[in-house]
Amino acid sequence: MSTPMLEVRGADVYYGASQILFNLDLTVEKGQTMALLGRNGAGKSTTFKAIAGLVPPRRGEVRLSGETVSGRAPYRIARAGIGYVPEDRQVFPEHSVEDNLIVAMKRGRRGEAYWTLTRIYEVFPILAGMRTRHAGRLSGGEQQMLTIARALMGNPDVLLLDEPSEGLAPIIVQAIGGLIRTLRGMGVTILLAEQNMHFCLDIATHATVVDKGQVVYRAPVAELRGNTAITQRYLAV
Ligand SMILES: Nc1ncnc2c1ncn2[C@@H]1O[C@H](COP(=O)(O)OP(=O)(O)OP(=O)(O)O)[C@@H](O)[C@H]1O
Repeated sequence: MSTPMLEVRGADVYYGASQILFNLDLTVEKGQTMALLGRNGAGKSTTFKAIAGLVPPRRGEVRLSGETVSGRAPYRIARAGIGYVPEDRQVFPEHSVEDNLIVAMKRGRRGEAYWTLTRIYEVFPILAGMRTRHAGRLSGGEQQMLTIARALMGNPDVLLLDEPSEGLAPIIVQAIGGLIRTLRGMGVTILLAEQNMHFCLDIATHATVVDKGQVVYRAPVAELRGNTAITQRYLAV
C-alpha cells in the first residue's frame, strides 16, 4: 500500500494538565474523504488542532506523505500542505470576497497551482457572484464556503474541515454537502469532523469514530451505516 496522505500515530494531547487525546491513531489515504465522528466533546476539534500544530501532541506524531510535521509551527504545517478550516469561520470582514481569496493564494509544496481564482469560481459559483462584496456581509453559509475556498487557494495536500455544517440552516447544509462531494469527486483528500452523522454518511468514503479522546471504530462509511451498535453507542442516533 502507498504511504498515507495523513497519519496521526499514538498522539497524546493535553490542554495544560488535562489529557484530551489518548494514543490516537488516524489514517487518511490519498483521495479519501474521512469523517471524524463523535459526540460533543469527544475530541474532534482537538484532533484537528493537534494536526494543525495549534496544540502539538506531547507524545506521538503527525505525518504528511510520510514526513513528520508535528513539532513545527502552525504556519509551517500549513505550508507543508495541511489546509485547516477551523470551526469558527475566520474571514477578513472588511475585505472583499476576492481579496480574502487572493491573500490565501499560494503554490503547493511541489509548486502546484491547481487552485486558482478561476477554478475556485467554477467550483464555487456563488462566490463568483459576490466577489466584490465585503466578507463580513456574507451569510453564515456563504462565509463557510469562503473559508473552504480560502483553504483551497493554498493548494493543500489535505483539507481539514471542522464541523462545516454547524449552525447552518438545512438547505445551506445541503449546499455545503454538495460542495464537499464535488471536491471529493475532484480527488481532494479531506478530513471532515462532524457531529451530524447523516451529513457525513452522504459525503464521506470512510469514518473514524472517537469517544473520550480515543478511536473506537474505523471502517468504510457503508459499514458504519449498517452498524447500529456503534451508531447508537457513540453517535447517539
Ligand atoms: N482550550 C481548552 N482547555 C481545556 N479543555 C478543553 C479546551 N478545549 C476543549 N477542551 C476539552 O477537551 C475535550 C474535547 O473537546 P473538543 O472540542 O476536541 O471536542 P469535539 O469532539 O470537537 O466536540 P465539539 O463538537 O463540542 O467541538 C472536551 O472535554 C473539552 O471540554
